Amino acid sequence: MGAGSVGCFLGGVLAQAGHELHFVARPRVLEALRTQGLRLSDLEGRQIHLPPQTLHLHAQPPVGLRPALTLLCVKSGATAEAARQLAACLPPGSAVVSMQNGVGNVERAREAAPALHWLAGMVPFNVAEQAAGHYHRGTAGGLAAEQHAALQALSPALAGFGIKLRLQPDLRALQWGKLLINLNNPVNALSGRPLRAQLLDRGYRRCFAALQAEALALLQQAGIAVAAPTPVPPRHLPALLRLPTPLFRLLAARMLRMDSKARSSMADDLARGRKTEIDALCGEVVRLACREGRQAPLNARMQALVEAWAQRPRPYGPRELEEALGLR
Ligand SMILES: NC(=O)C1=CN([C@@H]2O[C@H](COP(=O)(O)OP(=O)(O)OC[C@H]3O[C@@H](n4cnc5c(N)ncnc54)[C@H](OP(=O)(O)O)[C@@H]3O)[C@@H](O)[C@H]2O)C=CC1
Ligand SMILES: CC(C)(CO)C(=O)C(=O)O
Repeated sequence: MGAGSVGCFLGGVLAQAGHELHFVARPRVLEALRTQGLRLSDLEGRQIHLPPQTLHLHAQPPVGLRPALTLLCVKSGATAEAARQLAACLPPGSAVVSMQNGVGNVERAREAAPALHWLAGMVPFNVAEQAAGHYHRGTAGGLAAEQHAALQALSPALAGFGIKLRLQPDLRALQWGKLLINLNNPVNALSGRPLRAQLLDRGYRRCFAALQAEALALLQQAGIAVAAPTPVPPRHLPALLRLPTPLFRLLAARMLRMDSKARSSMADDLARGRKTEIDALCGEVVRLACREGRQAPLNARMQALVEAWAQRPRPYGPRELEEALGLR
């Protein structure tokens, strides 16, 4: 549901392994899949091409299907609407797993469609659209989700394309850990640079570190557990990011193992003039601060910068972004 970068990638991997997949997508994506088919690739050199005639494509969730599992892959701002559409056609109790970033999507979806069985999921890796119908996984990492038999059944297919799936009773701590990583999404989007080039600039890393440090202090005060989706424990991330670049390059070698073209999902939204997920990322930190009787001025400022992007003629240089956040 919402086949874009993540949905086309995960759906394509599962379809290739023999699962019956139905893609619900916008006309732009449907047109590409109808004419080019679906092409997937990854940073380890794997490639798949599913010809157009093998794909089940829909502009709306099809009525009458009883899927074992639905993957919700829309951006956070589209969650409630997508959940309502699913509720109108899926039998009550159908399992739907949110493969989205942020910590509030399952709650939002459950509120909009209480009859469905909502599960949290987490995608740690980057998927970017390289060309019409071609989606590329540009970084590493394994999926995680809440336990459900229908998800367990997908493990072999995902493993066949080099993707591990970890199922656990509760994903909350990991979702917060992923949100800390996603605080780089606005930095990356405003930089106008690919992820690797942006992360290799200390000025941008200082911005990312400052947003993280602010969020970490609030999470600690609130007593919210945070689990790491990366090998580095969350509390050490800001210090690692602030290191001089040669040292960072050395110590963060695994984090930097990514294709030169990988870019954050928010970069795509800014480029296409779409609503971004900033409210589900920095906005979530601001709301946490509010609940704790505190403020999160850096995350609030970053949210304002992203929301004012349409008035901006060009990307932010590293120094300029530090200044805009009040770090200089
Ligand atoms: N891309 C990445 O590397 C990663 C993304 N994520 C998360 O995964 C989620 C999806 O991201 P991503 O795949 O990049 O997003 P995309 O924008 O590439 O894909 C989502 C697609 O869903 C479409 N859509 C929205 N509402 C509906 C609807 N009701 N019916 C049909 N289609 C709909 C969107 O169209 P429209 O644009 O018209 O709204 C868009 O084409 C986000 O929460 C993101 O943060 C997580 C990890 C990595
Ligand atoms: C994988 C990561 C952290 C960065 O690409 C992401 O989640 C995103 O782009 O939204």
